[in-house]
Order: sequence, then structure tokens, then C-alpha cells
Amino acid sequence: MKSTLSSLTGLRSASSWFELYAAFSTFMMLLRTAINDLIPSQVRSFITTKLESFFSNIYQSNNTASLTINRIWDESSRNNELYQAVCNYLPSRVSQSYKSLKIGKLDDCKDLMFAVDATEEVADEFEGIKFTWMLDEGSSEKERRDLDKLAFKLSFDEKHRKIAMEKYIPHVLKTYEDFKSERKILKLNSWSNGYWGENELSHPATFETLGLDPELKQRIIDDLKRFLKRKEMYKRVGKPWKRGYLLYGPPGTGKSSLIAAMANYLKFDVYDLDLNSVYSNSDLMNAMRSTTRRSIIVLEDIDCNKEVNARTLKDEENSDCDYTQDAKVEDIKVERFTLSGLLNCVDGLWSSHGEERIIIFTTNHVEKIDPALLRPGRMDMHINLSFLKAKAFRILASNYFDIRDKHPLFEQIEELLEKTEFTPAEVAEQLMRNEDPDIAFEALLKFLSEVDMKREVKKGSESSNSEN
Ligand SMILES: Nc1ncnc2c1ncn2[C@@H]1O[C@H](COP(=O)(O)OP(=O)(O)OP(=O)(O)O)[C@@H](O)[C@H]1O
Repeated sequence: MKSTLSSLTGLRSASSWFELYAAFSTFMMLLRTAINDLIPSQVRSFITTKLESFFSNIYQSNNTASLTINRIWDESSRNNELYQAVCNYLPSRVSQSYKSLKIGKLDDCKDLMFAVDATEEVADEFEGIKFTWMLDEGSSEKERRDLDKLAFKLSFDEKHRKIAMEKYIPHVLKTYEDFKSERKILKLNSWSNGYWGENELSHPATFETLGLDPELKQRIIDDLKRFLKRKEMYKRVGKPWKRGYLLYGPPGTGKSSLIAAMANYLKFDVYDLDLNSVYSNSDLMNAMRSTTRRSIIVLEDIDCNKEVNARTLKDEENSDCDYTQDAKVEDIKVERFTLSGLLNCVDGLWSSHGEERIIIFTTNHVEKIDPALLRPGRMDMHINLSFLKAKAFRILASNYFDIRDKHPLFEQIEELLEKTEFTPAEVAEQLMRNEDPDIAFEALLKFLSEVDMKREVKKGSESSNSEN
């Protein structure tokens, strides 16, 4: 009897549970309909997203690993190449899906520039794993003004640490390297106050447009090609993979143009190092170390630098050189940097920090350079850029007027060029003055003949003076 009663009570309570459930689901249905009717769909999705991100943050804060990629690596101000890689990599990831992106156009750049906005998190997916990037500009106003303090923060689930380090970071670097070798825009960096300032290399010179003896031009191109191909060979013989060129010749013979042509041909960035802005051996070393791979380091007018020149310069006048700081050679006791510091760099100390570099020294006065710098093995190829002769003139003529056939005035012009000394810059300037080739060549011939005549007269009077 008792057991029958208790089973009846159990039945009653099951049915009341069922009633309760039915009432609850009806209430939920009504509530859902009311919410759908009363709250607009945008507001509903906003609330859902916020709730999702709140809960995912709680989850992530316990399991997230992060990496910080600072712009400057250490106190010696060396640039962190990975930071540069991220700067280039991220805009390509967000350009299709950004909510906020920094965009700009600099007057010395052809293309629009993009950068990740500091307020925006950028999510990237790699092998099905989510990686989140954030640009950290610092929290205080002072920190925000200090560009050296910039850093990227990369966050990911800690269980993907191995993939992040072994695959994702190399993937970012590789994307950057590919981008650099494919892109058309090269950089011209100039050293000032301990930093490389960056601009676009807009010099249009190429080997095709260079008015240079065709054989010399071919030798230079072959040498560059050989250098690029020989990575393994350099490694085998234990030599740093670098190549040194000394370009010498009077002003206006195309040293800067040849450097631009080399950079455009190799797709290498240029680092232009004015030795007058280098204060010590360590400054020089920093400058060299913070250059990147696939670059050309240029030390222009090497004969004009007091330190490098000090061993050969007595008290003679160096008319082309602008010694802006202190004028006397005796004053060079203040240590800026030394020749041996420079030679150490050239000899490869710095190259253990990277490969695929070309170093170029230029001078208008090769005879004034310390022989230690010219020793075989230091500068692999000495290139004499001299006055314009007939074969190179043909290249200039075809550049300026697209003339493939012979012009009636070529013979006279070339005859004059062969027996005189005119720089390509002088001839190029004359050719620029007229758009009509007949008028331009006529004017050039007149210019060459007049200058030649004046020089002959001057020479004549000088030799008669010396005889007297
Ligand atoms: N070999 C050349 N082929 C074509 N153009 C040239 C050549 N040499 C000089 N020019 C022209 O002359 C200008 C000046 O030349 P560039 O600056 O290359 O000479 P440079 O030898 O570097 O002179 P400097 O020693 O004064 O720096 C160039 O912009 C170019 O227009």
C-alpha cells in the first residue's frame, strides 16, 4: 500500500516538472520573440560580439603567450630587421579587411603608404592558428613621441609556441625578403645622428642609360652577376659574401649614376654614408651593422674625409673638399674614427652580421687615397670613370633623342670628344637644352669646339709662360 502511494507521489511530481518545463519554454519563446521585435538586429549582434570577446579575453589571458618586437634592438641603436619585416608584412594582411588603417603619401615616394593603426588589433591566420598583432606606442605622451620605443606585440595561444617560433616568424621574414626582392621601389638611407634616415631611391639611372664604354659596362655587369651567383663559393672558402668597388674619376663622370644603376639592376637598397657624419669607430661599426642584407653601402668622396685622408694629406690644398667642421689637418687629433676602424669594417668584421653586401668607395682623386685602402683584396674592382668618348656618346645621344642611326654631325662631335676631355655631365647638360636633335647636336658641336679652342689657347699661354 505504502509503495503504491509513494509511486503515485512520484508520478505527480514528474508531471509537475513537465508542466514547469512547458511553462518555461513558452516564456522563453515569448521572450525571444519580444527581444527580436523590440531590439534592432545591429544592437543584438553588438551585444553578442562584446560578450564573445569578453569571454574569449578571460580564456586567453590564462593561455596566451606573447612576443615583443622592438624597433631598436639594443642600446647601440641597431635596427631590428624583424620589426621592419612586420611593418611591411602586416599592411598586406589587413589591407582587405581593415577597420582602421594608417594611410599616407610622402612627397618623395611614388606610392601610397600603409601602416597598422596603433589602436587596431590585427588578426592573422597561419596554418589554421590565430595570431594577433598590436602596435605598442607606449602609454605616456613622452613614450609616444619616442619612435625608438615603438614595438609590435604578437600574441597567440601558448600551445602554438613552437609553430610561432619555428614557422610563423620565419614566414613573416620570408614574406618581407620576397617583397624586397620583387618590389620596384628601393630605399636610399643616409646616416645622420646615429640613425639611418630612409627615403625612396628615385634615381632613374640604369645600365642601359649609362653613357659608359660598352666593354667596361659589360665587365661591371658580369662582375655583379658573378658575385650574386657565388654565395656557396664564398662560404666554402670562408670569405664574407661581399664585394668592394672603388669608383674614381673627375666630377660629373657618372659615379653616382653608376651606383644608382647598380642598385636598380640588383634591386639592392643604398646606404649612403657620409664619413663626416661619423664620430667614432663604434659609430662607424653601428652604421655598418645596421645596414640590411642585399644592400650597397656607399662611402662617397673618400679622399675628402680628414681621418682617412690624414696619413697622406700634408698641408696641401684639397680644393674639392668641403671641410665644414675644423679646417686644419693638425686639428685631426680629436678622435672621430680611424683608418684602421674603417679598414676593419671593410675587411669583414661587420660582414659577420649579414651577407650580400656591396661596398663602394668613390673619389675624384684616387692618388690621394691611403694605399692601405687600395690594397688588393680590399676593393675587388677599381673602376675608372673618365671623360666621354665616342662609344659612350652614342648611348647618350640615343637616350636623349632616341636616335638609332648615324646623325650627320656625329663624326665631327666624336672626333672632338676623342681628342678632348669633356665629362658626360657636361655633354648631357648641352643635350638637355634643345628638343630638336638637329639643333641640339649643332649646339653641342659649337660648345665643344669653343671650349676646346679656349683650352688650347690657355695651354699655349701656360707653356709659353713656363718657357720664359
Ligand atoms: N656616364 C654617364 N651617363 C649618363 N649620364 C651621366 C653620366 N655621367 C654623368 N651623367 C649626368 O651628369 C649628372 C651628374 O653625374 P653624377 O652625379 O653621376 O656624376 P659624379 O661622377 O657622381 O659627380 P660627383 O663626383 O660630382 O659626385 C647625372 O645626373 C647625369 O645626368
